[in-house]
Amino acid sequence: MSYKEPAPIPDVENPLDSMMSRFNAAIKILGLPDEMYDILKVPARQVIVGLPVTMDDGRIKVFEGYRVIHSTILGPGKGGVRLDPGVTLDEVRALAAWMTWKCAVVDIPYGGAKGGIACNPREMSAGEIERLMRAYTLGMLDIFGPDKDIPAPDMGTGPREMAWLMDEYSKAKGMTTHAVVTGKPLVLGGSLGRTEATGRGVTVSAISAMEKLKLNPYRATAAVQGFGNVGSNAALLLKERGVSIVGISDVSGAYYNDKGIDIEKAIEYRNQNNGILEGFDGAEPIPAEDLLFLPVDLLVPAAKEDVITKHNASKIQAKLIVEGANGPTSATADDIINDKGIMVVPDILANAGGVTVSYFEWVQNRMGYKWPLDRINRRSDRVMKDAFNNVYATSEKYNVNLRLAAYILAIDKVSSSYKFRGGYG
Ligand SMILES: NC(=O)C1=CN([C@@H]2O[C@H](COP(=O)(O)OP(=O)(O)OC[C@H]3O[C@@H](n4cnc5c(N)ncnc54)[C@H](OP(=O)(O)O)[C@@H]3O)[C@@H](O)[C@H]2O)C=CC1
Ligand SMILES: O=C(O)CCC(=O)C(=O)O
Repeated sequence: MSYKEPAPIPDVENPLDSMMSRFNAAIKILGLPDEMYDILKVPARQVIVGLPVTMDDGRIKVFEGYRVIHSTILGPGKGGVRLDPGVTLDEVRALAAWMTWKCAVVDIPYGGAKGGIACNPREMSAGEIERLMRAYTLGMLDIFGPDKDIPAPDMGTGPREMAWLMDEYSKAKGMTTHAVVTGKPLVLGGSLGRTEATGRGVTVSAISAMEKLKLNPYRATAAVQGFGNVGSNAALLLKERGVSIVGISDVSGAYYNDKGIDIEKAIEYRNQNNGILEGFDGAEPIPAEDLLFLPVDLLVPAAKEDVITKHNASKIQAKLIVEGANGPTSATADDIINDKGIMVVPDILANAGGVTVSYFEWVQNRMGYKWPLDRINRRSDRVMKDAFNNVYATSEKYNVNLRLAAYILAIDKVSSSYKFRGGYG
């Protein structure tokens, strides 16, 4: 048996590099053989489709769409579809691998996948987005399927886009197929609780970590970066658990109020203001990046990748970071954060509440049955709490931080499944 040395951490901030360097470190601690490293490193499938879409002015614009299935060893591919100008194949590859590790951490029977289309949904009409989503679905017709690969919402997508995806897939297959996608509107077989699920899981993770740090939520303050699905729901639910949210932000900037922000009011304002916080008068505008450096107990990055880097990590004052976004901390910042003694609940644990309730949605679709909200919340809270405790116990066993512990737990599970299944070509 020979072992891989962890790759040196590159100087550039790139989600794929960040994912790979943590993966390498965990592989080394587990002492896995080279062939396992090689299997888990390379995605099982990577698909790129060209998507010609008629825009409202009659022009045809061609978009590029991606779907990467990192692994199906534990079950069908699972992961969101992102609409964002910054989408690249490398980003989707990293996000797909994170889904594999995430599903393993919360112990649900899925592999990992992710999709994305490089576009700016803010500059597109609803009709243009609909045509794009339908074209993407047709492009991925042979990839998607309730037993093959099940998409869901991510940045820039929500129930509306999932409904179009389900409709296009169902028409093409000649039968209504609810279980091909999760995060759908309720009337189309969506699950109660899915919209808030990721923010709820972030909250369960934050409260669990606060218990370990002996931080009383009723005396704690927090800043939340990103005020979309994950950030706004996390802010709301943390506030319900007693935490004072003093800072929030979105692409329009950051907003601070040391007395605590009225999150319901901020959500209402955003909903009536074209989805953004610009002009919100319940807090003072502050420079966007300063949100990360506020003197708070808890920081929740819930926007995008690589916002905490070696260039700014030393300025963070929070005692606890709970990663709502995927990959918000680049690997180059890990050591700085560790040295500062900040506890980090990593993305593949902290934001797994979304895929957990997606799993419940898929189960309900397959049963042809609906569960009440209290059952969904109770079960997802238990999944998140158990996952936190397992990761925490692994960190103690190996004497590593929670991020590395989550990778160790996940990679151990995926690699032992490979060993049992065997049968390589
Ligand atoms: N939705 C889900 O269930 C899950 C999402 N995630 C991850 O959570 C993160 C957020 O996803 P989600 O909430 O769904 O996406 P949304 O599109 O709903 O929201 C993204 C939010 O981030 C804001 N934002 C974007 N760039 C910046 C920036 N530079 N600074 C501050 N805010 C910014 C956006 O602002 P604006 O609206 O003004 O553009 C918006 O408020 C992503 O990393 C995603 O992968 C993880 C697990 C599940
Ligand atoms: O709900 C899902 O299936 C996946 C959500 C997602 O993309 C994520 O957890 O990053």
